[in-house]
Amino acid sequence: MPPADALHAEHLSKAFGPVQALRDVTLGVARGETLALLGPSGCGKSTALRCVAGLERPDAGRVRVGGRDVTGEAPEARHLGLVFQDYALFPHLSVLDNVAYGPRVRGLRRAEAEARVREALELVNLPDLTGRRPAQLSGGQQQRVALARALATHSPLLLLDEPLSNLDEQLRAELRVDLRALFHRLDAGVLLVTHDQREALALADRVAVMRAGEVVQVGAAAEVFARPATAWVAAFLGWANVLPGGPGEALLVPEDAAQLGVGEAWPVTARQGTEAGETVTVAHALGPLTLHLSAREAALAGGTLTLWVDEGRVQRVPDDRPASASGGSA
Ligand SMILES: Nc1ncnc2c1ncn2[C@@H]1O[C@H](COP(=O)(O)OP(=O)(O)OP(=O)(O)O)[C@@H](O)[C@H]1O
Repeated sequence: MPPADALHAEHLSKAFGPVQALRDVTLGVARGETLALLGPSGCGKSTALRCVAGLERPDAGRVRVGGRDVTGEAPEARHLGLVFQDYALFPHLSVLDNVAYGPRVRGLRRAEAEARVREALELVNLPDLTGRRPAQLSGGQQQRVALARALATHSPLLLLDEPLSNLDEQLRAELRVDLRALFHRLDAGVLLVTHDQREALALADRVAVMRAGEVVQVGAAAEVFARPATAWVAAFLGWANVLPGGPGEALLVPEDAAQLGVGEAWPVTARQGTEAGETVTVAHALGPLTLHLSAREAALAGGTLTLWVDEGRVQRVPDDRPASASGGSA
């Protein structure tokens, strides 16, 4: 694990009445690193972020930012850069004054604050709109202003809660690329909350997968996606082939472990057209295999499909899914 000098949150727990929103959550973010908290709705991502921000008081645990223990401090005293879903820009202030807000509150003189504003707006590629009000900006531009405002704080830690969720798909795709490049230029650590697997993979160096208030897997983003620790994590990350193994176990079959046109002919049990070709299900000895085929590959599938699975690449993991999702094998 890299040195956690932007954020070190230890053993955070938080209950809302009977709901245990966080259970013993420990997270570290190094400077210059982006960590995505990824999980389904209600798993506790926002509560974890809000505990770090000071907007929620944890029942147990400690939060250190830039090496400083801020557990007992009010949100403003933590000096964090925050970006929420709705951007929360001040509608009556210009872009310049919105972005200058943090530095001004911290007592910087106007000239110094404005220098930070220019630097932050350049980082988000919006140097020329300082005189506008938020209502005179597009959604994507407002999002960039919200980011600039967070960057202008020069905080060691930026917190982003679903920052792209209010934007349309094309803009999301564009901003993902920009944000990734921006995060790489920063000296700060970034903690990002998302329920979108693609966004986590595109933006984060490391990913922490949460389920029902707990972190169930944490690691380098590509590694977590390639080697999910359990059947539930694999299914959540979008693995198409999480097959029943022995009792309490599941088999994870990477799609590219199946080689078409060699090996045995297996019965095709279902097929459905997609934009790129077809999704085909095959009754393989390992279990029902789902494969996403190009139009050319799909032409090979008739009543049967000939394929060989490299079993050396099949992963055996604990099956921690609810019984209904695992065909009763959990
Ligand atoms: N202020 C609150 N009062 C009562 N329950 C709450 C409160 N905030 C969160 N919860 C509950 O705590 C659990 C975790 O919620 P949280 O918002 O952290 O999840 P999340 O993973 O961020 O979800 P989403 O992706 O839908 O935003 C949920 O069951 C939620 O209903």
